[in-house]
Amino acid sequence: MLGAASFGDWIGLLATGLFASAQFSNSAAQGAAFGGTIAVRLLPALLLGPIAGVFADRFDRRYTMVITDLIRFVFYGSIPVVALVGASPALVVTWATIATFVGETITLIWIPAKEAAVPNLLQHKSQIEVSNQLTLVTTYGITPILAALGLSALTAGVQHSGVALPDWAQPVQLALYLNALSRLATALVVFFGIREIGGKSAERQQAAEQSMFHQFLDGWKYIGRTPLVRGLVLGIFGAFAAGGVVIGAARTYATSLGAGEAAFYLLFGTIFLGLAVGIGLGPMIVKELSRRRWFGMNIVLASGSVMFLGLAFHLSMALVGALLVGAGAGMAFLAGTTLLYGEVDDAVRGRVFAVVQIGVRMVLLLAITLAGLLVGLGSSRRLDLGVASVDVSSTRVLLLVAGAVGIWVGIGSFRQMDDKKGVPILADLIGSVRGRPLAPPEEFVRTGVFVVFEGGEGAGKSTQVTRLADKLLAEGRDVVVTREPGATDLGGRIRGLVLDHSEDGPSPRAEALLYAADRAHHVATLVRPALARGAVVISDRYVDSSLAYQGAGRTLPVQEISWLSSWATGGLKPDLVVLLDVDPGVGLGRVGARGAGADRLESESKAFHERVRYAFLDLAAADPKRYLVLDAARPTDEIAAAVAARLADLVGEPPTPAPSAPATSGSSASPSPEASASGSPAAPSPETSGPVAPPSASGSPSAPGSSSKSSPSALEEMAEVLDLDETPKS
Ligand SMILES: Nc1ncnc2c1ncn2[C@@H]1O[C@H](COP(=O)(O)OP(=O)(O)OP(=O)(O)O)[C@@H](O)[C@H]1O
Ligand SMILES: Cc1cn([C@H]2C[C@H](O)[C@@H](COP(=O)(O)O)O2)c(=O)[nH]c1=O
Repeated sequence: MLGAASFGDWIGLLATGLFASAQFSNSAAQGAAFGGTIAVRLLPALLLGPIAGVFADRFDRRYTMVITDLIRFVFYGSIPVVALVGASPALVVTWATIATFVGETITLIWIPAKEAAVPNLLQHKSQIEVSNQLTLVTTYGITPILAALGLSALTAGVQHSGVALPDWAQPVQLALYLNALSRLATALVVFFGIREIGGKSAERQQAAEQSMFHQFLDGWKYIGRTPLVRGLVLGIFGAFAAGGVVIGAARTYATSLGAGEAAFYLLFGTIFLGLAVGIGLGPMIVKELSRRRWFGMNIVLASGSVMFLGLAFHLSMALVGALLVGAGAGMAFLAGTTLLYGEVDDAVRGRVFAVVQIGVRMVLLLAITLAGLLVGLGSSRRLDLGVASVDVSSTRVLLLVAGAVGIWVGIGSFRQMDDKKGVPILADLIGSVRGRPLAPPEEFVRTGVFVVFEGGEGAGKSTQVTRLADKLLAEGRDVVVTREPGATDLGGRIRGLVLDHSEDGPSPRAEALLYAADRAHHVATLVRPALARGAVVISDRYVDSSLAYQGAGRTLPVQEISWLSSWATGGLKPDLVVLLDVDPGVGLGRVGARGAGADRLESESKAFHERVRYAFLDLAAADPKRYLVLDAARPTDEIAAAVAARLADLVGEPPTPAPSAPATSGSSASPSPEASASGSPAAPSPETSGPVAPPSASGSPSAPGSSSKSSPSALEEMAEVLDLDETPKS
């Protein structure tokens, strides 16, 4: 029904302009009459706009809609009738102008009442977007096109048929009757068919006891003090301003492309096409992407496309730009109104929507007018730079500046409303398009430092983990040494499943899931609690191992492994990753020298380990600030010194006075849960007995669950005495 009414509105808008211009024979007067009636249709927004929303919040919305529609029916219907009773052209146009003005003023009360009522008809918030899509596509996409086509087909049909119709049955007159009748139909449907939107909540009842002026002020205060609503309102205006600038500059811009008059209509139509495509298909494409993020992204898209238009030198490029401007603006409007529907209380919804609807009209009008004026000030100027001279057209400069301002607004609203802070934007967008949105990082107070050692087999990770832990412990810090897989009791069992040669190994996807399961449990039960209490957590392997081994090694899609790990860890990232880069031949040679046999992964091909190595290096290159890449062929002491130097900044000054040895913590002994390379289960769970040490730096594996070591290092001693509750705190 709303679609039909919207069709009536659009056809009425065009017909009123045509009807007024048809009253004159002189082309200048025709143009003025056409433009004047259209402007009058937009003008009431300026006058009544500010208080229109108060009606929607103050009075019964059903009656408000019915009464305003009946008034519109009478006024719109009177326009063709006045001409039929033989009034002079001047009087007909004057009456058409007055009737249009009254009708549009009344529309400003009808729209917020309708907008505020719709969410109350929907059972779930998830239906809001679909309902908005339908409304926007029909209002701004389908019905204006149908109206224009319908009217021109009717006119052309009558002309070609040669039938002489009576005055009252002329196509424009018929269109005006249709406009009026569509309002009558809406009034009847709302009155008899949508009774649910009638009545008032207790909150609205209470608010209505204030004066209208007070209620009006309250609406503005609500927008001002609610950052999300403020950001949304400004963002929506920004998107429409970008569209308005393009429309205002389109005529001269089309000429600058040397594409003639037709290019103007083409560009104009393409913006509306983009609008319809964006609103219709956008949500399907981005799926579960956060609507708050999508809103800001779309403003940037629309504005960036305006800038692109400023640089386009061929009509085909300009059409792509125009399509994207429309799509960005449409999607921003959809996301913005959907968020507003969901976030704004019923009691103030009418006023907020009045500000949006009316503001959008005013911004559009202003942007179109200003852009038209500015481009009129100068066309193409030749700028002499001394060494060379360039052509600078004011239209293009305007588009570039407007686009840049729009991008600034878009980034501002993105930052203000971002509900997934810390989640990389592009990865989030790609993940959402593929149907796997990234989760926002789990929030927790993190006072500790998280250091991870990564690298291929035998790179010397365990050796360096031990060295670093010894150093930090000697400084009296709270240190937790851990590893993946197998740091927890559950992890120990998973380690057996993924590395044990004696069993049928898991398939690549199952392997990826097992490592992710180990990681999820490890992070939740050991890493996060330690970081929360301020410990330095040193892990032998973490997420990068999955990206390198399961991603590059097993050739599973790296994005998917990344998403899986991000989900498993709740987005927890290390502060520093030390990558010990080693030639696989050298590393595997060192492992072989330990004489413990190769586990399932160590037994993989040379090519597999080469892929793993380069994947690690790629990851480091992509985020150099968080990585320290060291040549693992260097002597152990040199590597340890480089790690310590890099760590100094991260961990800060050691606590004073430094306890002389870890044993001074006086914690109960807990056997090292050394897991053998064959993947035997790790011994005691760190959830109950403290952190787990990685394999002995000496490289001599101990029996599963055994606490004894052939050559105990400081780390092994530490593992025996560390207790989560009693370690020295930094
Ligand atoms: N910089 C180095 N130069 C030469 N040998 C080293 C160096 N660092 C460690 N090693 C030796 O290489 C072997 C493997 O070291 P380590 O266990 O620390 O490596 P890793 O990366 O933890 O191995 P894994 O991949 O099995 O976890 C050990 O015997 C160790 O003594
Ligand atoms: C965390 C993690 C590890 N791996 C592989 C890498 C190694 O081959 C073993 C772990 O053995 P280590 O002696 O303890 O280094 O597991 C993996 O493939 N994916 C991962 O996420």
